[in-house]
Amino acid sequence: VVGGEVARPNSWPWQISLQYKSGSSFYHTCGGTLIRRGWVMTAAHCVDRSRTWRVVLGDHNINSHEGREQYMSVSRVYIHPNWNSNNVAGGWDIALLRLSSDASLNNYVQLGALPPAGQVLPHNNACYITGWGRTQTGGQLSAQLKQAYLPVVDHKTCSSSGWWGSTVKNSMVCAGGGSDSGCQGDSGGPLNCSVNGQWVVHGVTSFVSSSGCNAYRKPTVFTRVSAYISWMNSIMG
Ligand SMILES: CC(C)C[C@H](NC(=O)C(F)(F)F)C(=O)N[C@@H](C)C(=O)Nc1ccc(C(F)(F)F)cc1
Repeated sequence: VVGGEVARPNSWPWQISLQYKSGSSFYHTCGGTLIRRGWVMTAAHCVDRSRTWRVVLGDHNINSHEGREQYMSVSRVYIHPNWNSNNVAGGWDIALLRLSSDASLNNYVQLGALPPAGQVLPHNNACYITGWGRTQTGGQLSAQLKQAYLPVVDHKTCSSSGWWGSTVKNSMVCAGGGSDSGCQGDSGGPLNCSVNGQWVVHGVTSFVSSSGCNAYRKPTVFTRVSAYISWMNSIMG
């Protein structure tokens, strides 16, 4: 996350860290959202490579053990069948991870709420991106979970010339476009939007401009969760 601020610890209790094993250590690579006690929603581009994964719940500082974390292994990865790793502009950047055991819900670990199928938020709807991604273009990951206020940019604006043009599809949500943005390492994490006073996860962080995370008129682009409710239900049962 470029800009924004460090989140109050565990104030986004559905945010997870997706980590891969290398040698004897695990490394943060993406975010994700706990949507059922045994299921995590993330981006397909995060799990393109088959690795040994773990999901960390209840985390704040990914470099220190604070005692609230739950470490879960992943028993199966479901990547959307239409995802094409050579074409992020095509959309379909969504995947589900089946955890090998159910999470324990508490003050630090909660389920993220999903939107009703088809719901599209209006221009300027209040949303926050959260994640441990780079804090500047080409910078380092954040040790502590960050948040940034990214209001929705409607499709009409986001897909216009000077903005993303036809790269952005209707199955995506744009948010931000100013000096705050997502950045590498935030992928797969939630876009948390305020709807009727409740936080609802409307986006899965998908891409930013290759010329810079907070490039002018290139809002952060998210997979629109409300376009994939039936697919997710078909997988999770
Ligand atoms: C691995 C990538 C597919 C996704 C990667 N995602 C992110 O960094 C994040 F965190 F914002 F989700 C990204 O945007 N990386 C930048 C550096 C990038 O490559 N952006 C990008 C590439 C191609 C296009 C397109 F679709 F226009 F070809 C658009 C953006």
